[in-house]
Amino acid sequence: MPKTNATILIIDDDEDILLSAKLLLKKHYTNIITRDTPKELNQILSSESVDVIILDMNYRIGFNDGKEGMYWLKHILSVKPEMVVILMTAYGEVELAVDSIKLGAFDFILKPWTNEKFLATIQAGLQLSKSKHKVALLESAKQVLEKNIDQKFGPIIGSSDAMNEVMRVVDKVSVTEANILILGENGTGKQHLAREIHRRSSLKNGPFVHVDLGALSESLFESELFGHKKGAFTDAHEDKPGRFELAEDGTLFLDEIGNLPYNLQSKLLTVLQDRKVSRLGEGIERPFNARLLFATNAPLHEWVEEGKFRQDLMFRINTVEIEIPPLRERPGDINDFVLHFLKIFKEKYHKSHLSIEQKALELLNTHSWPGNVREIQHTIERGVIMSDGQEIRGSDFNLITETSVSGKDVEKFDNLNLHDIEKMLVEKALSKHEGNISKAAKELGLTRAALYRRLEKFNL
Ligand SMILES: Nc1ncnc2c1ncn2[C@@H]1O[C@H](COP(=O)(O)OP(=O)(O)OP(=O)(O)O)[C@@H](O)[C@H]1O
Repeated sequence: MPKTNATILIIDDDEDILLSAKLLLKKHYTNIITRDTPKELNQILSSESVDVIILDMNYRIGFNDGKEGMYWLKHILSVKPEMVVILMTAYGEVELAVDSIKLGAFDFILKPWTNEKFLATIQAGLQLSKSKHKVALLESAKQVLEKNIDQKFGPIIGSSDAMNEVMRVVDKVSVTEANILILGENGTGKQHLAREIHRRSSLKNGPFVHVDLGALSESLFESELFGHKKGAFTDAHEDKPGRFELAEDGTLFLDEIGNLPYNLQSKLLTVLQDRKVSRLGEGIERPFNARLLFATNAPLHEWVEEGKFRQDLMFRINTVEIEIPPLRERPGDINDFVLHFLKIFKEKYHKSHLSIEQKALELLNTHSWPGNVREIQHTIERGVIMSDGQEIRGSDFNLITETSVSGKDVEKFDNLNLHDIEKMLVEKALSKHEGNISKAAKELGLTRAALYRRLEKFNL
């Protein structure tokens, strides 16, 4: 049988015990270290990657009160709290051994031992050690990933009166536990603001879990939000926690809440009231502790009046409501965004020398930005990529402007409303890209999911 890759440290003042333990263990594990005193522990722990420590309780001749073992156990766990320590005790010291488990030892082995029991205890300890190691790795990988995502959503840009008012409310509510509903058109920065609220909250060190309800098919809503038990439905091959559980001690951001089907709205209401979730196919109710933020670009208040969205759920989710105005209503922010994204993309594409031609800057400042901040972001990225001189010109941005649409279309602007203009732009982008959804969505400054929703809305 191949040996298991593991380092086991045995400390006992009895040479015979050290020898027989080593002879037994070296048949099964790759690295066995023995010492007759715990005094070198610090040095070993800083130079070796030890998986399990087997520690005797007594070292001084004539002493068998186990105090030394307890002292060293506490010491090891203070230096390495995740260390798996197994204590060796003689008959009559069982009470002491039980106390050591209360202090954090993994288990104890009675001397003299039977080989089978000895190996089984070490194997179990090793398994725990490996799981702890894996959890620690996953935890640090998670922190790196979260930091990366967070960097993508940097500071909040915008100093217009409208944005200052939004931030005044954010200042007040971030530290509370209140449910917040963020309203605003596509690309106005709802998710960006939700992340900022999380960053300013007392749960900032916990996870930020984003669920885009607009991108979930109806059959997946429940299992994504609440989790499922293995076998709950055909594709449920294993137990899976839902997003509510994953957001424990953090923030759960339910984006596009308007897309939640009516029958699930009452289920969500119950979950929010009871602060407990049950996985699909499982009877157990699990309490959760997460701050809830919601967002939508839908006219949710109208939907409540029309009976499409439950009023009682609305009351639950909008303890505080924040509306981010579209960019055309805060033109003072356009320049800030242009400079912000220009800096980011100049760095990304290694074009530090680039600036924007005055005429092009005017064009950006007069554009109506139907795709809001996301549209500016994509437009500046495109401009930086396309420019090949020192200055980005207007044509590098390839903006869909009122002058770039046909004369017939322009006439329509006089008497058509926003709904129709939006529909026309979606049609135009689709025909320009011959029905390619990804390209059309990018051009419009929308996500694919947001474009699909519009296709449905406009019956295209
Ligand atoms: N105030 C802001 N400061 C800096 N960047 C912003 C701001 N608002 C939005 N952005 C950026 O614009 C892009 C779109 O923002 P976000 O995804 O938050 O919009 P959204 O309203 O949630 O969009 P959708 O409704 O399509 O889901 C993101 O890259 C975001 O970082």
